Amino acid sequence: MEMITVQQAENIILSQAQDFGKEFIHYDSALGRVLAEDLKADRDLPPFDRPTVDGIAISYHAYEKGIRSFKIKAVQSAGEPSVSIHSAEDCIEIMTGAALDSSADTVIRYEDISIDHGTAHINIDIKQGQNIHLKAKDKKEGEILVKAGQIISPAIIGIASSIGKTTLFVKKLPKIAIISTGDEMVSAESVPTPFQLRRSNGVSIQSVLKKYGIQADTLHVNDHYEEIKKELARCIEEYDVLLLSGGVSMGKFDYLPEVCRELGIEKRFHKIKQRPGKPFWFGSKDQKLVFAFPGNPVSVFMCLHRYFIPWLEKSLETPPTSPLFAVLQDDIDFPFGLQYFAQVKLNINSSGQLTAESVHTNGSGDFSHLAETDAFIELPLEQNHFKKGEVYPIWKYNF
Ligand SMILES: Nc1nc2c(c(=O)[nH]1)N[C@H]1C(S)=C(S)[C@@H](COP(=O)(O)OP(=O)(O)OC[C@H]3O[C@@H](n4cnc5c(N)ncnc54)[C@H](O)[C@@H]3O)O[C@H]1N2
Ligand code: MOO
Ligand SMILES: [Mg+2]
Repeated sequence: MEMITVQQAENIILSQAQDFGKEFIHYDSALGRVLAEDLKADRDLPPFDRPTVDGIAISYHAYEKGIRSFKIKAVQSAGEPSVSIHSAEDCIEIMTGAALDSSADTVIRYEDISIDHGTAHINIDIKQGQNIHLKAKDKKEGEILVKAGQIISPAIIGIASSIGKTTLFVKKLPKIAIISTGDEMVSAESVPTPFQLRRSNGVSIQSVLKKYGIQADTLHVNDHYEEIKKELARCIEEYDVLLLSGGVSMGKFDYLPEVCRELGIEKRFHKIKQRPGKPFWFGSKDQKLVFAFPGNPVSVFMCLHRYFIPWLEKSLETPPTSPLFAVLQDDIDFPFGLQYFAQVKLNINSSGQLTAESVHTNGSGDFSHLAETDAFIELPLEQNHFKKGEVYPIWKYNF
């Protein structure tokens, strides 16, 4: 099969978006999850007329009649039942957030009064209704506070708490296994020999998924045909999605495509006209999906952000977080018939535009520059020369 384009690969992958159902979870573990119900106000917001300052509450009618000195009848703190004013010459000392009684309609700050022997004197001109956050001004009981479909943010968790929603209905997440391969890759805890490396792909994929609330399992297998086959056969049964790294190119020990074929995992494509990530292999068995990323760390990062994350966001029906668009800050030449994803540092210029400064790296095996860059800028296949000032899509991993 001929190499396909980035667009064709994206279409194939996005056509496999799936609904994983819905579930209830506790709100304190809901950060990053997708809300599957509307959150509604359980009562008016605010639920009572609420002073926005500390001071005194009066009836404006008394002020209108010319009264400027008010006897302090009581002190009312937040959380206490409302205290009413019976006589026009009375006021209540009241604190921010207390429930104002309907007999008062105007609040004056401590800074604007003087208090002498239990009487408050108003020293400024005031307006009727000032310094009050009125009942139901923000939202009425039953009104929607947060619409379904949003990613649960810290603000949304706070709102859920305020309405007593300690259990939230959210979209279920796919069950994911991350399987890295490679005889030369040892664990982070080990001391590598001079010809080994500590592995990084599995844990970095796992960390990206955590942003979406996915707790993926990781495992590592050596480049051993039977070992890979045994683990893949087990994982394709137990998980919805397998994210593999390594073993998909031309090497003598690149067994993944052949193992998948033997296990009846149907190849949807192998190889895309792109750099990095050219040997990306994608397949499926029944509803289960296999994303087999090329082992080089930058290829893994690119394919994960360019293909898997959009698939996940489509499956969860949340608005895509990428691509954004940025203004290229340098000329780039790329004389190959591949779609080039250059690593860039993002910034915002003084006109408020997102800018992308290309950073020289040593190819897809150079993971050292992933921390110094923020995104891949996607440069069109049809061109070989890209000029400063041109605008292209970006797929961000930092920023
Ligand atoms: N004859 C050809 N050789 C290669 C081609 C090609 O077209 N013809 N493509 C190259 C490209 S492009 C890439 S990308 C790599 C992809 O290789 P594999 O997917 O087979 O991956 P491996 O061979 O297993 O490893 C490649 C590279 O990545 C490192 N690696 C692997 N796993 C990890 C890990 N968990 N953490 C960090 N680094 C990892 C590994 O050490 C290798 O250096 O193939 C080219 N070859
Ligand atoms: O294209 Mo390969 O993905 O690393 O360089
Ligand atoms: Mg290889």
